Amino acid sequence: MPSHHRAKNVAYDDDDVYSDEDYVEQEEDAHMTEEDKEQMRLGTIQVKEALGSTVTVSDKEIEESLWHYYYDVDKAVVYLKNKHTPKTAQPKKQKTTPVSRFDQAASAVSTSKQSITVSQPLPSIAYPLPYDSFSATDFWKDTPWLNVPLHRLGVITMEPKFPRGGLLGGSSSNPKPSKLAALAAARKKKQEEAKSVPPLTEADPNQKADSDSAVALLDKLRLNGKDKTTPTTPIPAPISMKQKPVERKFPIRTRSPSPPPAAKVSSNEKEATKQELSQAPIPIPDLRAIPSTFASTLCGIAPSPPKRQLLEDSFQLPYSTVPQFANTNPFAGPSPDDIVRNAQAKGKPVKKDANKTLTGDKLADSVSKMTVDDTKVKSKNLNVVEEFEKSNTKRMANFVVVGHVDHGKSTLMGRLLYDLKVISDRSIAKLRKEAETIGKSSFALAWVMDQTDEERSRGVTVDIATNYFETEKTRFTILDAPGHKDFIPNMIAGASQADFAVLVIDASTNSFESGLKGQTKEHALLVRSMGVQRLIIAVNKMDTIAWSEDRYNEITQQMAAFLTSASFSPKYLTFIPCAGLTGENVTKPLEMQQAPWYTGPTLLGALDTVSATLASHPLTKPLRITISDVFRGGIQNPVSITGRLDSGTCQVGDTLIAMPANETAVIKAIELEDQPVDWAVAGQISTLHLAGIDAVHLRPGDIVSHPSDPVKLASSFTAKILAFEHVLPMNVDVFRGRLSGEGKVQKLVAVLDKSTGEVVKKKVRIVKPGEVARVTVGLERVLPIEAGMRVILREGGLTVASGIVETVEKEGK
Ligand SMILES: Nc1nc2c(ncn2[C@@H]2O[C@H](COP(=O)(O)OP(=O)(O)OP(=O)(O)O)[C@@H](O)[C@H]2O)c(=O)[nH]1
Repeated sequence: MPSHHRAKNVAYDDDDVYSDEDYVEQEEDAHMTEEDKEQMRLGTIQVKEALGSTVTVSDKEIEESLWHYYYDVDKAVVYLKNKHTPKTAQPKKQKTTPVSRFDQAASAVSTSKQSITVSQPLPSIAYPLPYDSFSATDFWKDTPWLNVPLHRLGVITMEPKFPRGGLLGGSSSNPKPSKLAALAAARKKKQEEAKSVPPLTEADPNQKADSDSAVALLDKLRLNGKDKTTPTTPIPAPISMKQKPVERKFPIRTRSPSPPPAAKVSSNEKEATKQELSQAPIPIPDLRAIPSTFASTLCGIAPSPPKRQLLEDSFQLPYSTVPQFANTNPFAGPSPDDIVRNAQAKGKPVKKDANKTLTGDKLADSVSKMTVDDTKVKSKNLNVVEEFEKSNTKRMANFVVVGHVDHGKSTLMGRLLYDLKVISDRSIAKLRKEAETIGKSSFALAWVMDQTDEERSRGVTVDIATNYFETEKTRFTILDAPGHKDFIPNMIAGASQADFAVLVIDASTNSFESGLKGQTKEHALLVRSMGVQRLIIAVNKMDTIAWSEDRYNEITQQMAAFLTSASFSPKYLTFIPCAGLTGENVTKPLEMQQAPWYTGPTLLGALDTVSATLASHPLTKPLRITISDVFRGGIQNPVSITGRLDSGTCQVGDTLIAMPANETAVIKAIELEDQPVDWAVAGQISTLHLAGIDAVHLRPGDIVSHPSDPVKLASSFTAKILAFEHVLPMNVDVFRGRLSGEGKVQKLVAVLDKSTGEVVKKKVRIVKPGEVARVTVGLERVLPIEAGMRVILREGGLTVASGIVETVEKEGK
């Protein structure tokens, strides 16, 4: 298996692009666009056709499933069929875990998840009330904000703390219990049965139901808690295809800390533990919270005594309830800190020399000697440019794969990697089997790139996935971008690291047309805005139109006209017909009988040709690394970043400065394609393990440079923009790669001539779509932006303009 890493943001905070609130808001303001409505209408017709007369489903249900599956007719049909096919009678289960309607359809996936799913209102825990006529529920029942419609109730999924064991795609969430556990469970059941249950009074018949459901809920919580403490074998990181396994100086990145190693237990102890486990009743902690004073007052009940005993030396506030503190002033006397400080001041001054602070205690001394100053990493002081030239490294090229949702981007890349033997037959066979299990066999190749559970169950790429392969002359990095419009910011992040782009277009009937109205055009415009000049247009799924030359010509003509109008030069456009699923014209040339009319190169050939025309990377310019990911790794690597070197070079031991945090760090180690290296140069996407900095100072999109020539922070800038929508003085979101911030178009300076850039009109009131203009943009908070950088202006989820920064107004001016 090759090595993959996913540009997941571990340091998201309020400013990041997606938050739960965003999703809620989107749902609440779910105004469908004309395009959505049209897709919904067509989709509903197709679903009805596919379901036939055997299954009766309401339009609303069809629309709901289409909306959930992003208009994927096949997935909606499978879901609805599953839902409405009468099930053979099963023995009634005692307790079922409620799952969401969509999760039920994708049942195979849901069974692999260790989660608590709540799709119904939580049962309330009944407290005995003194008055029959009053209950908190009744009191609030006419309050409208409690009447949450069922379809608005969320699904809460608690991810396991440690990675699950088992194979890719998830092992069963209900593993067979060990004999020991089964024995213990049987014993516990017996004990519980033996216990007499106090009869419930007839006065409160609801109490039993409520408390039963509450206990069931608590049981689930307990189970989950237990799972969390079970040490799980961390999933080993995949190994890069080209790399021999090497002894690693630094552990492979993990997103969650590894569980602590199990302590060694002697066989006697094990036996004793076994007996204890089987005999001792399993303690059942009561997780219910004590009713608050407010709740107690509201329900008119006396607050129940605290369930947990106070520790002997801890006291409840206010101190007056504790006899020792009654009538005393807690702030009278010196604080514990003052006492320590005074004692230190009286004692000898602390000497900084580590050798002279040895205490004489052997263990303590050896531990203190082991302390390493992380920030002192030895630099080899290499001339990196010379080293790079000497190394005869292959040409490097990063390309981003873009296009409308479901046009086959991930499948095409999966096919490319499979045909190049980057992915083994065994891995593909395994993926096929897993995909078949959940009725998504056609997605097996896409799963080479799409690796998260969500991406696999929904069949939609969410974030950038990275992979590598090489040809005779070039080492390529693939950045597979999501096609769905909701994930445009992730796509922008991928495009900002690319040297060129592959635009994938579905040639099948109607798909090309709906893509044109959707993200085919938007992605093309965005990659151009990010400075990408060279574009390979993969006219994909040619198998679905029997390799029709007419259809291919129709698509290429329309696309060529659009792309040239979007300022792509025709000489940098390469059209390739192909079929990712079947593998035709991806790495192997077409058979003559399939498409005698096509004699051009394969997709792989085109990638090689385009990469040969790329300009060399600016190695001698000041270092600029755009962070695409921040990792908090293990003890050895508490802070690591991944990013592309836009310009310059760096080496182990270099001091860096991160902007906008303005914090310095030292490079402890560098990894390139998961191999440790001494240096990195412009154009490479590398991982830097840092010392002397906290992860809170680093965010995706931030820029790292050398302190001798740092990137400056801008409070406003003037840019030459190409307008896609009307631009007037207005609020916008400014995107620079993954970094974004709120801003405002403050001034429309002038409209410019498209080809010469000369001022055509001053005193501009509005910039029309298609016009080129000079505008000044003010930023809400400073961002690391320099002259020459590409920015994108978006407003209300729409890209309104893109441009090149001409001048910046620096912070503090
Ligand atoms: N017939 C046919 N189907 C294809 C081809 N390529 C992809 N598909 C199918 O198209 C569907 C979507 O494929 P993906 O590779 O997930 O599409 P995508 O563009 O990566 O989707 P997002 O990343 O979510 O935008 C899958 O069912 C594929 O099997 C092809 O060449 N021919």
